[in-house]
Amino acid sequence: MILEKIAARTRSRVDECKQKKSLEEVKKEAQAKDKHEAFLFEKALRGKDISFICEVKKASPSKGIIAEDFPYLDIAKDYEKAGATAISVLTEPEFFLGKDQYLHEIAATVNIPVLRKDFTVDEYQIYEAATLGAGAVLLICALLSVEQLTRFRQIADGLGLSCLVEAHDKTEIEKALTAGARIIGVNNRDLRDFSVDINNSIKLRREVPADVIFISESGIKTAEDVAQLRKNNVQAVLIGETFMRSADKVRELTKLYGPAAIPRTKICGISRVDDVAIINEVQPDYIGLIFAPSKRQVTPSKAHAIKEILSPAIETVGVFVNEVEAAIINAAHSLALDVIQLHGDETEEDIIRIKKETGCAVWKAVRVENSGDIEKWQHSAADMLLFDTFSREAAGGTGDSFDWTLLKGVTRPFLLAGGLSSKNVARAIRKVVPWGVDINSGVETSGVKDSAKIKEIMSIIRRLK
Ligand SMILES: O=C(O)c1ccccc1NCC(=O)[C@H](O)[C@H](O)COP(=O)(O)O
Repeated sequence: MILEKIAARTRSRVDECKQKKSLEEVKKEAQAKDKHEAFLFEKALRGKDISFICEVKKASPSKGIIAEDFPYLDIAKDYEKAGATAISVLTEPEFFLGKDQYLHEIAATVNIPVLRKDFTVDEYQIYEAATLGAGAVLLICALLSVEQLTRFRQIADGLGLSCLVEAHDKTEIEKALTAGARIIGVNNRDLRDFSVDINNSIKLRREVPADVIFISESGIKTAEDVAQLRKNNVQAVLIGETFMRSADKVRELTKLYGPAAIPRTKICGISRVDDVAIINEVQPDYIGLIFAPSKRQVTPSKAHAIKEILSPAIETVGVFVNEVEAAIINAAHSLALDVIQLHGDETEEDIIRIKKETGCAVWKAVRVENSGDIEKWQHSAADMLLFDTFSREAAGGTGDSFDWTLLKGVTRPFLLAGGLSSKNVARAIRKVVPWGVDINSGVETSGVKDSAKIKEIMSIIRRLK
């Protein structure tokens, strides 16, 4: 069978690698490697809804060359922008035309976990995966004994790597569970004849306990396939060919996932008259003018100049931090602000008074450090809450995102802020389902608003439906 052929070639390849770098050396390198947070791969897959693992692969034994032109880094970046939860990278060189270099560069470029998709037959490859920046490795039940699976899983655990343990039938699932697998992937492709049937995942779903992540792999092509897998409590799908053959990964993922609720958009920190042209072109729902001390602060005269040429369809949000009330009222009236965003330590009483005095909608920014911060404002009189990243150094505009799972108990509409960019906005919208998104430093280059980035993020958001 093909699998044994690949495994035999892989054993020789690993032996050759050991001649160049010994097991001891690669082990030391892996153990010395800067540890980012452990087990990010499995943490990322434990979301409410189905997750997508998108695969970067040039060729396969069943399909031959899939991508003549293979800009692997751009493909990976497009997957991230489309909202992939993780990326799978083929590194097997002979049958899949993979390379370690692809994994290394991709892992260094994207901010989502990366799986090393290879035929693990030796612990050497697990250490190697860690040195290349992988967050997970593949262990195939058909190739490994329970003892090997267990030992390889333990080695990976010691390095903070997750193991996707691949099974094709009930016996292999039992083997995976005996080895302590926390993630099981059921391959819908029968490697004896390459036939594909996604019902294999559906049929085997009940064999895997609820606390073990269940991934369906191979042959997933349509929204109906995904809907069926989602209905059967499959937590993630691993998709290669369908994505590799699609020119627009954002649209393809949207087609498979289903449309998202498109949020209102606010581009914050507009501080130059020159930025208004692109804003008028892409038409976000709101712009934010920052009146607080910041590199994006606007003077009253600059604010007037921006307002004068701003498209009337776009509403203006004035952002204030612990500002004296008279100044807020004055700005609200003289600039005809639509919304007052209070981004400091303002109280509930301040919110009620400012609403009354200005006649504007009031948004309260809540800088989230823990779930208590969210709880405290749930019943606020503010017209909208805006959840942003907590920082001791800055009131806002940090460019960092926070743990979105803290928002899962929020029962009222809200805006999501903090480090949103074209890399994470699709994931944020699908995972958090915010009423609005607030985008700021994610569309800047060297501290200045960047027209291309503004255009790109707006285009991604609009392709999610
Ligand atoms: O952006 C600033 O410079 C700023 C300074 C002081 C108070 C608030 C500020 N921004 C308010 C916003 O609404 C930002 O858009 C929000 O903090 C998100 O910013 P970012 O993390 O850069 O996307």
